[in-house]
Amino acid sequence: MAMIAKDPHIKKEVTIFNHNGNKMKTEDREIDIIARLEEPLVVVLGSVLDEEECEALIHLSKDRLQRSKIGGTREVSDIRTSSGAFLTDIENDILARVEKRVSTIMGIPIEHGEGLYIMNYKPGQEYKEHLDYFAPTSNAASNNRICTLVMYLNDVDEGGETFFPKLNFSVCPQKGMAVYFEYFYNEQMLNELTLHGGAPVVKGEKWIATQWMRRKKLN
Ligand SMILES: O=C(O)CCC(=O)C(=O)O
Ligand SMILES: [Fe+2]
Repeated sequence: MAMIAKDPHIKKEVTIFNHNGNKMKTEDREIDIIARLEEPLVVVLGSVLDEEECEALIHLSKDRLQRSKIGGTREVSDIRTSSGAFLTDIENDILARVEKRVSTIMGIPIEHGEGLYIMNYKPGQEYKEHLDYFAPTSNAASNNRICTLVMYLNDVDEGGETFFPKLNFSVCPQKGMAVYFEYFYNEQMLNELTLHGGAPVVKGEKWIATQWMRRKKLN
């Protein structure tokens, strides 16, 4: 497994994600590390979910979907026009397996997670650029989010990229792949560079599953 060469003279901030090389092993699946940007850390992952898992997550969310809300106050807003559902309080083997894998990928116990959030975007729907962490003035900031994994559950015919405007970088949704990024740096400027959004879907639809992790356990 190739390691990233570290120059001791370059001061690099500590990251949460602790996988190097081109593959990572989880309990039940080998995941491909396809591309990475170092600071802030943004990692593109392949082979995270198989077909059956993607379909099961979509299916589990179908009769729970509601217009997505944003922020600590959970308001409906033009910033996010998709529909979504948290897969919490569901007993399902596939969901449990996926949650375990997500926790291994992110290197954080699942108790720090808010539950998988499934989102569906129809043509024209989008999630405008935003930061995933809560503003310091928000109540939720006392146990703030520190990293995100967005998993793509289907192929989008056109549009729907996850874009990072300050990094001039975007990820095209491909079924079973994912993008991971973190914003737990001491250097606040690095956190702000994780500004991102979901570009409008042009053709087809887009399904994703997002896991946001908090600094401490929830509840
Ligand atoms: O739709 C996307 O690609 C991005 C989703 C996102 O930003 C989020 O779930 O926090
Ligand atoms: Fe986001």
